[in-house]
Amino acid sequence: MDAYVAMEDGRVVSARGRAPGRTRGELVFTTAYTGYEESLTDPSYEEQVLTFSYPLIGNYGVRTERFESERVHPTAAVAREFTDDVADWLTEEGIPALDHLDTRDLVTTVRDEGAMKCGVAVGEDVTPEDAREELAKCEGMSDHVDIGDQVSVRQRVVYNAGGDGPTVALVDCGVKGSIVSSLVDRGATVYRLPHDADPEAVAEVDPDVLFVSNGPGDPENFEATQDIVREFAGEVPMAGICLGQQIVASALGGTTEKMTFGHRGVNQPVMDLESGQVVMTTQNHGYTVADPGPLDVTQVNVNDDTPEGLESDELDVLTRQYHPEANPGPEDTLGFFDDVLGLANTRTPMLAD
Ligand SMILES: NC(=O)CC[C@H](N)C(=O)O
Repeated sequence: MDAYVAMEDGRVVSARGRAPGRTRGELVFTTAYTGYEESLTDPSYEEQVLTFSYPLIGNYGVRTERFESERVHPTAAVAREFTDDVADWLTEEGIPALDHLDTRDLVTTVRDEGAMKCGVAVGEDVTPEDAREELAKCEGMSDHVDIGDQVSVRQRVVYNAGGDGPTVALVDCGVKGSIVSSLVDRGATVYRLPHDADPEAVAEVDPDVLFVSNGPGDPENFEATQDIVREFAGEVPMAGICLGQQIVASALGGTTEKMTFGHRGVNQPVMDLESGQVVMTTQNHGYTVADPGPLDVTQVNVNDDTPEGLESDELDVLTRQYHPEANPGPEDTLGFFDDVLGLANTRTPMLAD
C-alpha cells in the first residue's frame, strides 16, 4: 500500500501504508515509548494525526483491557514501524496508519515549526495529490468548535451508585477511562455528565466535588463547561485534569494559549514549588494556561516553566495539567486522586439545603 502525508509547510512525505484511508488532522508527536493502546484510545487525540517518536510500536500486542475509551481517537497514526497487530487493529477501526518513513524528520519539523495541519492518504492507488486535497480540507484545532460533542457522553452515567464515598460530578469533555476508575477505586460514586450539561443537572447529583475531565481541542470552545465551573465556583470543591485545568482557569478569569508543539510523553518533569520535589509525569496537551486568574500556580514544568498545578484554598480548587492517572506512564502522581476526594470534606453544605 502507498501512503503520503502532506504537511502544512508544503512538503509531501511518502511512506508504507499499513491501514487504508484518507483523512486529515493536526500533526503532533508523542515521545512515549510504551502505552500505544492507551494513547490511541485517548479521546484527547481527537482530530490529531499521532506520530510516535519511539520507533517500534506494537511490541506487546493489542489488548482491550488497556483501552482508555471505546474507539481510536487520532484520525491517523504514524510510526517508524507498526507491528501487524497494531496495523490490523487500526485497519479494523478504519484509522489510516503508515510507517517506514523518517519519523525523526517529522518530529523535528513539528518541534521547530509547531504542530501543523496535515493531510493523509493511504491505499493501493493513492497519490500525493490525494494527501494535498485532505490537507486543503483540514481545519485548525481551535476551529473544531463542537469537538466536545464528538467525545462526551450524551446521557448521565453513574458508577458505584449508592457507595459510601464522596459523590463526584465528572463533567465529561472526553474523559479517559482510567480517570473514572481512579475515582471509583477510591470509593467515590461518580456521575459522568455531558460536557454541556445544564447546571441544574449538575446540582441534581448533589456533588461533593465537581471534576472537569481531560479532552481534545481548545479549552475556549467548551463554553458550556466553563458556565458550569462559574456556577459552582466557591460552592462546590473543584478539580480538573489537563483540559479540565485549562477550562477551570479560563472560566474563573484566567487565560489560555496554544503552545508551539505541546507536551506529549511519559517523562515530563514537574516541580512542586512548595516542596521542591520533582516527579515524572505523563502528558498530552497542546494548549496551556497563560494566566491562572485567581488560582495559585503550585507546580511547574521543569523544561519550560508552564503551569502544571493550580490551586486555591479559598475556592477549594485543585487542578493538574499532567495526567496523574498515568496510563501510560509513571504512577508517581496517583495521590492526586486522594487529595481530590479529600476536598469533599471541605465542601460547604449549600446544595443540599
Ligand atoms: N489531554 C488533554 O486533556 C488535552 C487538553 C487540550 N486539548 C490540549 O491539547 O491542551
